[in-house]
Amino acid sequence: MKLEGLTLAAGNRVLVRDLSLEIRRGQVLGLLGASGGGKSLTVMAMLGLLPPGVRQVAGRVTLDGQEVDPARLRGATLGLVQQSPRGCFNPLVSIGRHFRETLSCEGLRGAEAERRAAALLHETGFADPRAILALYPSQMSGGMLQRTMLALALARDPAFLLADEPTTDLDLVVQARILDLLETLARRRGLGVLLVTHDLSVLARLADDVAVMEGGRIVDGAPVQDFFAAPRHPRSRALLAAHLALHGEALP
Ligand SMILES: Nc1ncnc2c1ncn2[C@@H]1O[C@H](COP(=O)(O)OP(=O)(O)OP(=O)(O)O)[C@@H](O)[C@H]1O
Repeated sequence: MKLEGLTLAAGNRVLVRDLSLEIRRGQVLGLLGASGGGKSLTVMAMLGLLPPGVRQVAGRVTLDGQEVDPARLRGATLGLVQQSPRGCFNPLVSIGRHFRETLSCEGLRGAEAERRAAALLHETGFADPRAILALYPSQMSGGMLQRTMLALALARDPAFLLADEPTTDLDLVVQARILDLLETLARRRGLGVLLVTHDLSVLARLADDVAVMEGGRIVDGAPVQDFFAAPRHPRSRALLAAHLALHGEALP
């Protein structure tokens, strides 16, 4: 699927300018950039979920060459995993009910919905998925909630996944587990993934291609090996230098 010529504005301030990118089935595109660069708004525009005050001035989403209404892709073609999972669940509602609501969009109800929910939770690493369905979000850790959000994102069997900083706010061990899971699921299901991150280690680990955003534009794009071996844009070089200064670790 492609996002073509996206321009977003709030008042007379342009937040995202003429942005195009392509997510290919079976490939992970890493979208890298500093805070406030417009990454999350780009993700939300792909789902037709812009926040109040932000308007789409230009741009379209196409799937296999046909223009599509982003709101119609949501869930069915395009799953979403966001950062800070705790804020993404309704605290008053059990995990089972979260699944029931999502699966009802597919016409699944009752025992059939429960079987499907349990299978999805099993796929995202829960040994006893039926026990998870009875829990409320407050009874679960951040890592458990993130794996549950991944299971919900996959509930309608989408071909593409938008993962917006999926490991932010999680401790390092849990981060590594979520990334392993994302990699396994993307491979197994042949998903096309847009992985938004400001973390170069995450990119090095999962991305096939990298796009770098700055000030609402894409300023660099390259296969991941080329990006790390010879970053072309000054912003890419600065991000790489900052990462090496902070972590001192060799990237591929
Ligand atoms: N509802 C809104 N109204 C006005 N401006 C907004 C709104 N939401 C976001 N912005 C502005 O749009 C810009 C891009 O925000 P966005 O959240 O997409 O950045 P980001 O790259 O995802 O950053 P982060 O990594 O911090 O999530 C920021 O300058 C932000 O202040």
